[in-house]
Amino acid sequence: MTTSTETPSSTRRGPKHPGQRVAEWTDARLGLYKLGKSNLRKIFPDHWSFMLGEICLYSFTILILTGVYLTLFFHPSMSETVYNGPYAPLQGVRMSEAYASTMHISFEVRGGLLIRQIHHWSALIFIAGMIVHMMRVFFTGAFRKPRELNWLFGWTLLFIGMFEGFTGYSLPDDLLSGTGVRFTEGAVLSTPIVGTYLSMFLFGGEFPGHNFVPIFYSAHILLLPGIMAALLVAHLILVFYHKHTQFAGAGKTEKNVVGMPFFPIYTAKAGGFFFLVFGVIAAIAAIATINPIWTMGPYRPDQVSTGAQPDWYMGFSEGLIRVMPGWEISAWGHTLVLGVFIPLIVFPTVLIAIAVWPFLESWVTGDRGEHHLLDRPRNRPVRTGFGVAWLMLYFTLLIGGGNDLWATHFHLSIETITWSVRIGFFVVPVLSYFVTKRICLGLQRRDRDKVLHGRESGIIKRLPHGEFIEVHEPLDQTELHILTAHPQPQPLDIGPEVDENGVERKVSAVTKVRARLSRNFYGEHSQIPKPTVEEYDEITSGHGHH
Ligand code: HEM
Ligand code: HEM
Repeated sequence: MTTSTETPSSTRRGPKHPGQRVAEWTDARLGLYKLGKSNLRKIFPDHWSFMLGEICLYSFTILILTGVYLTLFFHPSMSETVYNGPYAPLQGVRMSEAYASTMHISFEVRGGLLIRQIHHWSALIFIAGMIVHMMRVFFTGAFRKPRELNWLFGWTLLFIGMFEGFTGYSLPDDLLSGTGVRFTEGAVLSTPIVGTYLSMFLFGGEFPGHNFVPIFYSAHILLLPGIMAALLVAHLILVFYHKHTQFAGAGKTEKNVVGMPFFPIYTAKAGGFFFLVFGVIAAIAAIATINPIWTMGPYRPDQVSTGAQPDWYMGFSEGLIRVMPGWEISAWGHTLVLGVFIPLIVFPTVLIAIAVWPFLESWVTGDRGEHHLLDRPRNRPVRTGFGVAWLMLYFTLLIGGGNDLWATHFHLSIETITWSVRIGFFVVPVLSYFVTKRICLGLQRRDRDKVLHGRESGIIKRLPHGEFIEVHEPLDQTELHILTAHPQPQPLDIGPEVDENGVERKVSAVTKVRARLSRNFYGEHSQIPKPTVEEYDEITSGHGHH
């Protein structure tokens, strides 16, 4: 038997503060101190574009907060009722309970209309935030190893987010949302073989049936946000685990992170930014009407509202359908509606192209290394060109999705717009790609010039013999580093086509394509050589330097 001679710490140092006792009690059960100690001082680099992910996070939080409030008053039911609320023009009109309850939220619930509008505006900003955040990650190459999986998590969040928005704006069962749901039913029906079954599962029988609002409701408030929340947590854990990327600069390497500690500086900034985002969205929602369902009226399958537009993120798929010729093939007693089915395939394909880009890029370039320093978009012209082409395609199709509004606002015929978008679908991305690539190369040349000759100061001097020159100011060391820090990898080399005996080497077609793509990515037409140390020394040591 042993006896302890240790005195409890409370008797040694006097009684413990109640706060300390609570902290110790909690820590003994949750182990938070150790977790906090190892993570709270984590360093976060600073750049304005790193706030885009935060905008997504905060708008998602606002969506959950306002969404919960809406569930308290929204009735996800398609049972018929007669409206007798305060909005006089609709009194006595038959409508679903879903529509009536959204009218109730808008006109009778205290703060209801504001919360509805905050919910809807946050949804628009949330998805816009995700696209801009995704493009920042894309253009700077932040998706490269080890962040490819996190890129996929993010991409899935965007994909699900679009459908979360779609199920949301379908809930009020007004004429506009009904028109959108009808459109979706048509798209689902065009799927060969399983289309009819899919439509029956989705709508619980014939369209519109009595069930789609409850089905969409479960998806909207439970299933999709649940999956999104899980993905989001995984996304943020991975951001923490990998540590954040940073732009090249003084003292920044592939092996360190230069910035501010997570606690207290980053948390204080992030907390303030949350309220800023909430404030801006609340201000927009308070002054700008969104989705005024009372002007649309309840959904009736025999009516369509004029100027029907989906929310902006779905305008892209709407554009595809609107400009697609109405092709149909009939075979063995079945009709394949290509006019709808092709857009249904193109929509995810275009999105998938961006999802798989990290894998495609590392395969083409043979780059298997880890990257924590970001690229400047100009130094990767092919990637930047592709990203711009993708965005321009998106915008072109958005114009197609709003062809009726463009026609009425700019006094154009629908035919003109449809044909412009059809041609634009093929031409605009290609043109944007080449223009962007040229701009990037131009910027690379300018960087090279700045390193070798300094910055143009705008000061003109006249030399004794009469010549006018502009004084160039040399760059400081940090600027020189930023302009020259990027590696310039060489394209893949597949070796000579014939071996030393003159016999043709067997090179697979795939390897040839890969080498060609790699030349396109890193070849002489895609990067302007950085100034070498010798070039720099020669110019700055005397002659040639103004
Ligand atoms: C990423 C998340 C979300 C997005 C993008 C989103 C989007 C939308 C949109 C666009 C509407 C139509 C609003 C309108 O009437 O003008 C809506 C309605 C609704 N949302 Fe969400 N939502 C999200 C999350 C949630 C969550 C988490 C809940 C509940 C916990 C929720 C509950 C509701 C309800 C009850 C409605 C119907 C009421 C109404 O239309 O006013 N939402 N949602
Ligand atoms: C619900 C939506 C999303 C939220 C809340 C979110 C949040 C964040 C946050 C807070 C960061 C760190 C700060 C920053 O770099 O901005 C981040 C980083 C990142 N996100 Fe997202 N994100 C979302 C969607 C996406 C999407 C759509 C993609 C791409 C398809 C993506 C890919 C990434 C990647 C690769 C990083 C690491 C970047 C780096 O370390 O530089 N995220 N995300």
